[in-house]
Amino acid sequence: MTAARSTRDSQDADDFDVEEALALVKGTGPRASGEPGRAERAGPGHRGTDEAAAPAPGAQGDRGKGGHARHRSTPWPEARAAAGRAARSLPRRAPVQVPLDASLGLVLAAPLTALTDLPPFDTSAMDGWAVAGPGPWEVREDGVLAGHAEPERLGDGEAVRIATGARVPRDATAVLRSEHGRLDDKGRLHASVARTPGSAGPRGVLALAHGQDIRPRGQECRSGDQLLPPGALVTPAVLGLAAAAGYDTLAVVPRPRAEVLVLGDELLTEGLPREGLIRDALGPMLPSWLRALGAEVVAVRRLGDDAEALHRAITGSRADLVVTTGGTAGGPVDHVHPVLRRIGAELLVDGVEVRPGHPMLLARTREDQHLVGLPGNPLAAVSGLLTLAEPVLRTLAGRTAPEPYGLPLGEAVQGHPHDTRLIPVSLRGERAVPLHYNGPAMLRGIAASDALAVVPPGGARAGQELELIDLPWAAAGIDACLA
Ligand SMILES: Nc1nc2c(c(=O)[nH]1)N[C@H]1C(S)=C(S)[C@@H](COP(=O)(O)OP(=O)(O)OC[C@H]3O[C@@H](n4cnc5c(N)ncnc54)[C@H](O)[C@@H]3O)O[C@H]1N2
Ligand code: MOO
Repeated sequence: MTAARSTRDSQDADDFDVEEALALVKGTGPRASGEPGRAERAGPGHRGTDEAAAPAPGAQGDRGKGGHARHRSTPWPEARAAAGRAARSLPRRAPVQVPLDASLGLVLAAPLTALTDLPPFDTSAMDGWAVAGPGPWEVREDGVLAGHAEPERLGDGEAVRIATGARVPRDATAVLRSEHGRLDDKGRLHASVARTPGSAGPRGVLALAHGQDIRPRGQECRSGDQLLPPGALVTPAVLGLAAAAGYDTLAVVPRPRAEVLVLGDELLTEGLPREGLIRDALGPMLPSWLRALGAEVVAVRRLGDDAEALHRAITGSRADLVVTTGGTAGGPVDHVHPVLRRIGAELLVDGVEVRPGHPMLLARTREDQHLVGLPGNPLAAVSGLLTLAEPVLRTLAGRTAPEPYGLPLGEAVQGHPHDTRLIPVSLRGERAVPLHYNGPAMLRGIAASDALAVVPPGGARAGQELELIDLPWAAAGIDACLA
């Protein structure tokens, strides 16, 4: 093993705390060994929730000695489901009418119903001549271009020059493509075709079918037809269809509003780390990622470690989803739990059985507002973003969950004894290749990755198929974050 390799391994091993490392050696998790779990270390007093709020299993709290509510972490798949459920139970925001160019990425709140027939009139599919009856035809002097008003009707045996997309004159029976027409010395038009395609040799007579190369009015839809159901995602193709069908604005589900509160006195917004201070990695990362998840980011505030400022920011926020970073564990300046208790918030998920990111939480702060508490370690924050914030935002935005998919692992991955692991992977061919530098405080792995692989408790073998969570830019390019 090279020195470089052993450094890397020790950095990856940063993902495991002492207790987990012991559990790996002994083959027992904290629960099996009866050791206190993280819940107890994180401090007492996690607020229980009532039945109607449908908290995730585990968030409810176990009554310990002395009646203190102690929470259990929620298994990872259930935490995701609970986050989606929490958002579904909210009153729906009223649909908004948005100009076409502002509705990309939103979801239709009403069916897209054709406001016109498409095509709206009989249209020439080719450049050539509109003809009436069998040939040869007398060619009229005038011609018909796209965008012109209704042309004069054709008499039997007449032809007129026509462009692709132009209205076909009444009583025309077909369109003859320009490459299939030949004018004789009297100026009459004949339908003919080269015997050998592409050759200038002898030509044969072409039989022109009735209606050939005419797109009849209403071929694609009739006015009033449903083109797309409510809930359809507005893609570039949908924008094109909506415009063709006569729309200037669309009724869409409004973008959920998110506000980011960055906590921590140790954070610098510029320059090099110094004197125990480090750069804030989450302030620059989260807004664009939240936008890629469908949110409108209304504010990013840096609050330091100030419980009063956090209280004011949460209670004063108009956002549908408040996202805090840091301050979720039980340290002396970890203010998220105490402030949530103070405002009477309902903890729906309080800790998740996932590494990194296990101190993440989801709370209902008001009837119409949720809060996702992301752990401060940057990769742990990504884990919380994709586990809790993504389902909340997706559901508020009216989007459906992406179809789960997986790929075989390129190499074996060590598992956590009882928690799910999310690890950055690069997709190469048909394999998900685990990346190093995947410790909770590291972004080096995920910055080079295409997806996160979901590693079940106990780990995964090389070749084993694992569920993947795509990163928005891997599927759609960096523009997915610029919307
Ligand atoms: N006694 C225990 N301590 C900790 C536990 C535990 O269970 N018991 N869990 C550890 C785990 S795991 C995580 S994750 C963190 C979560 O801590 P917090 O959410 O309270 O976050 P902080 O303490 O504020 O910060 C943790 C770490 O991350 C750095 N950080 C914070 N914000 C940012 C930012 N915006 N950009 C870059 N880095 C940031 C911060 O400086 C710390 O190094 O708790 C463990 N402790
Ligand atoms: O294990 Mo923590 O959640 O650093 O990520």
